[in-house]
This record gives sequence, C-alpha cells and structure tokens, in this order.
Amino acid sequence: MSSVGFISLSNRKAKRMPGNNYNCSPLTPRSRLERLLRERELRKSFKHIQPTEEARDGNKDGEQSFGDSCIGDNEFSGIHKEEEVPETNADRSQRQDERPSKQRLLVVANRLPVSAVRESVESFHLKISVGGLVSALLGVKEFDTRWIGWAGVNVPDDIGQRALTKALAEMRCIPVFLDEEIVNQYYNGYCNNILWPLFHYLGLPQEDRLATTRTFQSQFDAYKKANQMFADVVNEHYEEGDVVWCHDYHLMFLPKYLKKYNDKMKVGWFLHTPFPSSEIHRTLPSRTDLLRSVLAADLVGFHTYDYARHFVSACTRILGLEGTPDGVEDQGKLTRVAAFPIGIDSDRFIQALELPEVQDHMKELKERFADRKVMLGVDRLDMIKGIPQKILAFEKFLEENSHWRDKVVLLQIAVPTRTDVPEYQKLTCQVHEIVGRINGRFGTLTAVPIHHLDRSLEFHELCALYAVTDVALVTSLRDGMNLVSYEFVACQASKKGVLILSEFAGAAQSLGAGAILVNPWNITEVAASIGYALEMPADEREKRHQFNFKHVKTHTSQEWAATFVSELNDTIVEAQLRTRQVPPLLPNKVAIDCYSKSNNRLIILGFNSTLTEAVDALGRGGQIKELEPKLHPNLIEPLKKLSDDPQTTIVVLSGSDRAVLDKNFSEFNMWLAAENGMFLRRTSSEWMTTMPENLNMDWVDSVKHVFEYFTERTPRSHFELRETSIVWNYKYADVEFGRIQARDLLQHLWTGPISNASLDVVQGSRSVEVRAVGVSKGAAIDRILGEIVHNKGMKEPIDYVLCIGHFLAKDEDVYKFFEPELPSEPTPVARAMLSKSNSYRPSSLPKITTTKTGSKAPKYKKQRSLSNIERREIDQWKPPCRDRISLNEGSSVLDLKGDNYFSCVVGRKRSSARYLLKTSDDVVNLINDLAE
Ligand SMILES: O=P(O)(O)OC[C@H]1O[C@H](O[C@H]2O[C@H](CO)[C@@H](O)[C@H](O)[C@H]2O)[C@H](O)[C@@H](O)[C@@H]1O
Ligand SMILES: O=c1ccn([C@@H]2O[C@H](COP(=O)(O)OP(=O)(O)O)[C@@H](O)[C@H]2O)c(=O)[nH]1
Repeated sequence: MSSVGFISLSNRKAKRMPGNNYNCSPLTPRSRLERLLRERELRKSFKHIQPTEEARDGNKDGEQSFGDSCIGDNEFSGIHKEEEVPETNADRSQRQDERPSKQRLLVVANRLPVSAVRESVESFHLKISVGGLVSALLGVKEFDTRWIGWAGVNVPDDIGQRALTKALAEMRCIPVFLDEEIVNQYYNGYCNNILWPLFHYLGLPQEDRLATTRTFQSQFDAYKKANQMFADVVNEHYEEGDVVWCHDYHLMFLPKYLKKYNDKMKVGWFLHTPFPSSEIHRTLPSRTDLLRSVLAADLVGFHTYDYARHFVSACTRILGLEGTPDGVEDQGKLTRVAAFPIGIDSDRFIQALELPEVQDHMKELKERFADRKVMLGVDRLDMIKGIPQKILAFEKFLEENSHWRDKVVLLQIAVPTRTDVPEYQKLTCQVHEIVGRINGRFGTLTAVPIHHLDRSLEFHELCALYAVTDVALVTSLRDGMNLVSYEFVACQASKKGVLILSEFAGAAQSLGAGAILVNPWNITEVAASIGYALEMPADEREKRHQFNFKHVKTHTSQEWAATFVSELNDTIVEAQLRTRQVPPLLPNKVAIDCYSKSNNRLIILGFNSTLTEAVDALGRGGQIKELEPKLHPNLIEPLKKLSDDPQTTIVVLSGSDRAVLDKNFSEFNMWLAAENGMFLRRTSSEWMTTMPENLNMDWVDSVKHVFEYFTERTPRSHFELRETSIVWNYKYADVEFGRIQARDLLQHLWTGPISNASLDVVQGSRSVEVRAVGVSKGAAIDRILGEIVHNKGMKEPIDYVLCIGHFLAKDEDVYKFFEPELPSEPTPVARAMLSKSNSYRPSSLPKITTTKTGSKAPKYKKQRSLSNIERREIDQWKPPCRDRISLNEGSSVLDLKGDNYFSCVVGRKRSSARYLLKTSDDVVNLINDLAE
C-alpha cells in the first residue's frame, strides 16, 4: 500500500531513523515512492515467513475469535498476551531486560479492542468491541503494540480499577477510566451528537434553546477533559522512541496535549471518518481549536485523498495557514497530511472459510435460503449507514419486480451502537417500523422478504453469511471507509457475488471499479441496481469480483499500519532537517542588550505584515476601508520614542508608494523609502528618487488591464498601481481561489503583455507584483545608507543594525547586504561595498540591471507621470557619492562587530534572515521593549 495524494508524489529524501529497525535495508531508496515500493516488497517477503511466527504466537489458521463473547488465551491477532500489568515510568527505571526488537507502538483510541462488563467486585468479562477501527487494528502485527483506551465500563472504585487494569494488561491494553458523566458529555454528547454527524455531513444539532448552547459548551469542556485524561495515561506509559498513534475524532485534542508533555514524542493522528468540506467544518463553534490541536501531530492521516484535501483546505481557509503538497505549514512547522486507505486482514477471512464451524454455518444458511437469492446488509445501526434508504430501495424493487418477491431475501444485520444517544434510539424505532411495514406488505405465512437482526454476529457466522451472499448492499450516506464491503469481497472467492456500494463510502474509491456504485439517496437508482445485480451474467460478476478481490488481498490492515508508522518515522527526520533551515527565533533579550550598548544604531523596518495588524484568516477583516495598510496602533508610541533618539536612525523600507508611507509615518522623525527604495525622504524633508530617468514603464497599462480583469473576477482582491510597480493582492480573498487565479494571471502575463518586456514578476504568498527590472530592497539599501550617512553627517560608524521585514523573496537581498559573507551572486553594488568584515563603504556605482532572461538591459525609458514638482525634487537629489559620504578616508560606515546585526524575517519560514519573528505581534512587542 502506498500513501496517496499529499505526500506520495514528493521526491524528498527519506532518512532512516536511528533505531528504526523494522526497515534496515542497506540500500537507501532515493525517493519516498521508491522507499514505499521497497518496503512493500519487504513486507511481502516477510509475509512468507509469517506462518511460523504466527504458529509461535498461537495465531494460526485465522481462527481468532472476533466477535467471540469471551477472550481466551491467544484468541486474536494484534493483541498479544503479556504476563504483567503494563509498567509505569517508575517501574520502568528498574527494568533492565532486553528491549523488544519490534518498534513500540502505542495505539490510542477511544475504545479498546475489548469492552469490559463487570461481573463482581474484582472480576470482569471481556468482549471484543465491534466496529471497523477495531477490526482493522487487530490485523496489525508488525509492532510491539499496546492499546490505550476506554473499556466501555464505568469503574469508579480503586479495587475495580486495579482488577480491570490487570485483566486488560494480559491483552496489552491499558485502560483510561472515564466516569459516567464524562462518557455522557464527551462520548455521547460531543463525539457522537456533534462531531460524528457533522463529519458525515448531517449538520450540527439545531439550537432552539439557550440551554442547548450551554450543553454544547459543557460537552466541549468534557471533550477536552477526556482528551487530557488520555494524554495523562499515554504520558505515563510512554518510552523514548515510541510511536504514539492517536485515532479518530474522539481524540482531536490529544496531539496537542501530548506535545505539551513532550514535544519530541512522535505523534500521528488518523481519522476514520470522512473529513467534510471546509464549509461544513466552518460551522463548528470550536473549529479553530480542533484544527490547531490536530496540527500539533507530526503526521495526520485520512482514508482518502478527498478527506485530506478538505482538511488542508480547512486549515488554509479557517486558520489562514499555508497548504502545501505535503501538508500544512505554520511558521515553518509542517504537519504532514496524507491519505492512507485502510484495509482488512484478508487472510483471516479467507482462511476462516475453510474452518469446519464456518462450513457448517454456510451449509445451514444455504439450506435455509435454498430457493432464494440472498442479499446482505451488515451495519452498525447508525444514521450514516443509510439503513432506512436501503430498505426503502428494496421495497421499491419488490414493488416493481413482482416475479422476484418470493425469490429474494434481504438479511440485514443492524448492530446496536451508541444506544444512549437519542438520535440512535429514534433510528432504531424508524427502522423497525419500516421493516415491519414491508414484511407485512410482501410477506407470506411462511416467509418474509426482510430478516432484520438487532444484534452482532459471531465472527464465524459473519464469514459464512458473507460467503453465501449473492448481493451485498452497502448504502452508507457517508462512511469513512466501510470495511464490511472489504470483508464481503474477501469471502466471495467461490460465489463471486455482486457488491452494491455507496459512492459516499471511502471504499468507493478503492472498490468502485468492481462494485455497482450508487447514490444511496436515489432510491430509484438503488432499486434498479438491485435488479441489475441479481441478474448480472456470470462473466461480468467474475470480472468485477477479481478486480476487487485483488485489491482487498493486497491492501491489508497490516500494510496500512506499517505504512503509516513508517511515514511517521520519516516525517520526524524530515522535520528535523527542515527545522534546521528555518531561522531561529530572535533572541529578544540579546537584541535589546546589544541595542542599549551601542551608540549609532540603524533600524530598517518593512511595513506590510511587519508593522501592520494581522489579517483575519476568514477574511472578516478585509473591509474596503482596511485594504490599505495601516500602522499597528500599538506601535505609535514606541516608534515615536525610538525615532526621537538621536543615536537611532529608523528607515521604513516598503514596497508601498509614497502616499501610503506619508499617511502613516509623517509624524515620526525617520526615513521613508517608498517603492522598494526608489523614493526616499527624511520625514522633515521632501521626497527624492533614484529612479533612472529612462526607466521603461511602457508595460504598465497592459499589465494593469490584466490585473483589472482578475480583480473583477476575484472577490475581495484588489490591485495597487505604484510608480515603479503594480501589485495584485488577494490576501482578503478566498485563498484557494486566489491561488488558482494567480496561476491563471501569471499565464496571461507571460503569454501577453510582459512576454518581451524587461521587468520582474515577483510572487508573494498572496500577491503578484510586476516591477521594473532590477528594483529590490537590497539594491536600494546602499543608496539609502549613503544618503543617510551623508545627510546626518555621521562621524561614527553604525555599530548596530536591526532589519525586520516580511519581505518578498526577491527583496531578501536586503538581509544579505549586511552579512560579512558575500551573497552567492553578488550584485555589482554589493561587490563594491562589502569587504572581509561587515564593514561598508557606500558607493554610487552605476545601476546595471538584468532582464528576466539574464541579459544586461540598460535601456530605461522615461518614467511615467511624475509631476513637475516631483521632477524638481528628484533632479535636486543625486545618488550619494562615495567621496562625499565616507566617514574618513578609508574608514567603514558599518562596524557591526560580527554579532551586532539582527536581521529578522516576520512569519516566513525559509529566509536568509538570521532570525525569525513569528507574527507582527512579536514585532510590536520587540519595538515596545526597545523603546522601554
Ligand atoms: O465505538 P463506537 O462508537 O461504537 O463506533 C464504532 C466505530 O465506528 C467508526 O468506524 C470508522 O472506522 C472504520 C475503520 O477505519 C471505517 O471503515 C468506518 O467507515 C468508520 O465509520 C468510528 O470511526 C470508530 O472510532 C468507532 O470505534
Ligand atoms: O455482527 C457484526 C457486524 C459487524 N462487525 C464488524 O464491524 C465492522 C464494521 O466496520 P465498518 O468499517 O464497515 O463500519 P463502522 O462500524 O466502523 O462504521 C466490520 O469489521 C465488521 O466485521 C462485527 O464484528 N460483527
């Protein structure tokens, strides 16, 4: 099995984990895909030797008692008996014995694979829990696995808790004790009444009274509390190197709580249900908290690519984070998101069919329904399973095909589930009512068309039933995967029956080709499909079956788990590599200390997303009045203080035009560099420019047309026309739509107006900017610095530089400017300026620019639309001349003593800046601290 979608296509190098001994091939595969294929081969060959191991473990012949009422010795795979009670950290320190050769895996799920029923003070009866999650995880044998979860029983007393802990320990299960109130609020309430229906597109409960809101809040609190209780137990049993695999919607807070305990823990989270469209998730009052908590995991998995896509979408639209092909990025931290379609332990089902008890059941069933075709439904009695719709479709089929009435029977196994939730109670009544009506309508004295069972079946009975079935009907309205469809296929090697499968089950993506896919809401279509399936010719059945059988045989639960854990191990290594590329957080204290100890400081500040307030991810802040960037109100005071300090020079270096900077900064005593340094003024003086006279701006009108076109078609996007550039911005628009539009816009530009022009197209995270070629903040900084030195008549070198910005990649050259080492491709200016230490001698080298094809292009034309006054001011300003601005002959303007340089990127992970400030709020705090 390979993971699909978000990660499988990437070609990143996956490093082996130290101590990761389940995969120790000497040949390191070059790509992720290669590795996955290799591992799959390894697992296959491992399988050939597996029977011996299973025999040793007593798990041979697939005779495990899934569905047995009592677990005896060695009764099911995946859970191995252990002699002792699981250790705590304290016990562990005394343990000196050998470590297991398999990797330790802590599987944390709401429900343990066994449910307990209390028989006396110290005795419990253990029973396998029913459900797809349990079935799938019981097939996982490659790890040294321990389960942590709720045993489905309230045990308030110590004696009972000790006894149950001991009994479960034999099954390598560790209980989390939830009291009745928590179970009611967390499990019945928040999990099954809110998250479950919402994730299956059934919406939130309607709030018709204030009390409901209160209930919602208390259920959410209980949810968090329960998650914390799970985290406590995991933490108690965690050993370094363990993989912690959290399961399902019950435990969305668990990754966050675990990482709080220990951020080195390897944490994966897998959702067994669908993850709905972000528009559905958006309705949930706790939408943000839940997403953020899940994102604390290292790897987040879903059954299908669609669910993964929805999750990433929710993170980008609701949290405003960046979705990448690998997952979701937040401040350089990547949470990998991928699809890992689950499977079943197919051999267990296939082998079970040979067992005498299964053969007996089959014989019995065949005799019982000798003269009828058997149709089968196996579901938990849950509204997502579409049981009423299925039965109604069957009724319609009988109604329209009278010749089939005495020749077909529908066996519906409806396993009671979540019986304390009122919705489920209502459903039970509804189903009974429909079944009664149809049996009354089409039944005879000796036979009824529907056999409805409100109970679960024992494993062998279930296998037999699957094997004798002619047509299986899976009509889920939504279903994460649906393992019943897999199990049915696995048991059909001889009969080759037909699977009718809902297109809304995750399984439709894997078994769709061999099944008859239906829309369960379309009763007419399902009824017609029943007829088609019952009369399908043998060769078509054979072909369809073979296709699905192959899939079920090869995509097993073992592979699913092995792939997930292997990906998780890799993700950790890759994250470590990536983290090394992210600048460390700015050490505020050091920056402030150095500031206070220096005498001639230079502070260079970007404006947009550096000195402005953060944008609401949901775009709610994007009112028209706010489209223009505005100085963060909490910066007014401290900036005033700093800019009035004679030992400090502040430059706001922005892409914005002069008017915007004037509006926000006129009242401060500082320098303003607009349009990436093309215009410069001290707030006490007029604007000057370094714009070359013959700057070619002919392209502007045609680019403007393209930008206008896209602005009209992208709600809440806007564009700004500046003197030397034009910027289309979609930060308030729907991010995903904005990105698609941006791609389209670029295509329009490249094939149209800019195909031959000499200009730069710069892509931001939410913008596209077209600017005159060669304009960048780094290219401008030498001239700015020269002018400042000259204008201030500086006698002493600048001994401290703080440069903060959320700059476009192209403008990051400003960070490099002050670094002692030369950038890899030094600009002529930088070459001339930087000597071996970070000392600087400003110069006024002629500006030579390069076109996008790399050719030299000194072909500037007249600039566009400058007023006469502006021209005069501009003419008065000459670029700084080296002779005029050097401090003394030969002495440097910069003397940063190596470390007195603090370049900080704001909210971007890959950067050539030395340090990171996560948000503009951090900038606000820093500036305030400096001013203090
Ligand atoms: O524990 P319960 O509340 O009684 O519910 C049983 C389980 O139901 C859900 O199963 C899902 O997982 C299956 C395997 O991945 C998948 O095939 C199916 O489509 C899902 O509905 C639930 O997600 C589990 O947590 C429950 O334990
Ligand atoms: O009487 C029954 C009926 C069902 N199952 C098991 O319950 C699981 C149902 O999983 P599925 O993924 O189809 O749906 P879920 O119930 O998890 O939503 C399957 O493994 C079935 O074999 C069972 O053990 N006994």
